[in-house]
Amino acid sequence: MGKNEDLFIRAQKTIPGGVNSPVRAFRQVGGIPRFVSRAKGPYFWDAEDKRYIDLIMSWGPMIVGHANPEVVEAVQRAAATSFSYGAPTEGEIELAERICHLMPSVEQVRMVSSGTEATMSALRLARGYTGRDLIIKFEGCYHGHADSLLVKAGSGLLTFADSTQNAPSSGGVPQDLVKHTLVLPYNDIAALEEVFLKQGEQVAAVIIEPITGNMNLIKPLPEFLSTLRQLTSQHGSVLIYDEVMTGFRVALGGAQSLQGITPDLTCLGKVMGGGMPIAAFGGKKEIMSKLAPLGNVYQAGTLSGNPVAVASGLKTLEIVSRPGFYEQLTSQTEQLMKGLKLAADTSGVPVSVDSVGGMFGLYFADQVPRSFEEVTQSNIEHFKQFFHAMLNEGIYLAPSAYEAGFTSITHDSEVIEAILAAAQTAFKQLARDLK
Ligand SMILES: Cc1ncc(COP(=O)(O)O)c(C=O)c1O
Ligand SMILES: N[C@H](C=O)CCC(=O)O
Repeated sequence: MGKNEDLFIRAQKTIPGGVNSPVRAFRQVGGIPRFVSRAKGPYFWDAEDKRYIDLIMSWGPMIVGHANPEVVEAVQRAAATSFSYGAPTEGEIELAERICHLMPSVEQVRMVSSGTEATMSALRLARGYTGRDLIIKFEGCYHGHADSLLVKAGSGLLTFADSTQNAPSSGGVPQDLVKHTLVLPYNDIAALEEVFLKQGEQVAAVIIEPITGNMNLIKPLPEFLSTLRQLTSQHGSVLIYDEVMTGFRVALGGAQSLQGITPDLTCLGKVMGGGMPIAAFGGKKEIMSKLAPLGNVYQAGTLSGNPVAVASGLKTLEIVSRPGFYEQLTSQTEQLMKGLKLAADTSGVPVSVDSVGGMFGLYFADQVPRSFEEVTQSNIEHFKQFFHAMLNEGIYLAPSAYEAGFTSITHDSEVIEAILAAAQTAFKQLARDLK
């Protein structure tokens, strides 16, 4: 038995399922999760000292590479002056100013400690602002694990959920609460129009992953987004862009800067903390001023605006703001996707690919999917075999066919060549097994 397996057995005694977040448990792909001992740049090493090229990068945050020396230095400097004060700091003003500068739709921003807190608080704020209860989310989108949002949700839930229409995707979520959450298919303009026609005046908010990553990468149709913006404005509903994943990852200004859409509220996380537990929600001042202590919508946190996390976020945002960062990241990711497609085609395995900035989709399907329904038609068995063949070759993909992949600026040509060499072997093996 290897050290990873030893640790997995030991972990399961004191941690439910042996993991602190379900998707890490390899439930869709089977096998033994890798226990990480250290990481640097695009690589991590497991408990058996095997090196992997990391293609999830902590599910997005590590865009400047693991243990980036500049970020490590900033964090060490902040940590030396204590980890937390529970009182305001100048650093959090600097981070707020930087976010507002990079995302002009964000006029004011409140910091929290996780993406879940950001979306949960944004929803409460939208409900408090509009005085309405109803929210709309889209099938397969994941916005963290707040009760009202765990309906037909993506990510780890898709590795084990029984997602029947409008039933909560998680146990423990009251039906009474779920009745306030309407779920619509992603990219379905007619369904959106119909709901707004019938119930538009009751909708407090629509929350959307503006490019999804939690049912694999799916891009919205431009007409879908423009209809969404137009209907929410017309009916006085708050449009919430959940950019926890896409913010500072697909572009410096997030998905909204690529799409030309101005949301009312935006949720951020992941890259904005460079791997530390910090997130945020922000938007129109008129809405944000309903938050306590100014308004009557309560929201708080002992560790909110944590100074060590703020230092990590500030340095990460400084690095990604340097000229050429996103051009290089985008081009490296495109090079990777072209190579993967070529390797699959050469072996005769049906695969399609997509990417935006440092986020990518690899689908075991002929065509790039545009909805939850389409993505669930991809070949999960092929994905599983490919996942394990790649793992064997030292390439760590997300352990689920329904998750996007992530690169960093340290995934340079040499690293990409190594991934592609492994992929050629893995696709050939898969093609042989399929015969
Ligand atoms: C789009 C999106 N929103 C919200 C969340 C929740 O963030 P967290 O895991 O930090 O609570 C995630 C990731 O988990 C996410 O991808
Ligand atoms: N898809 C999730 C986040 O983006 C995966 C992270 C997790 O739930 O552990």
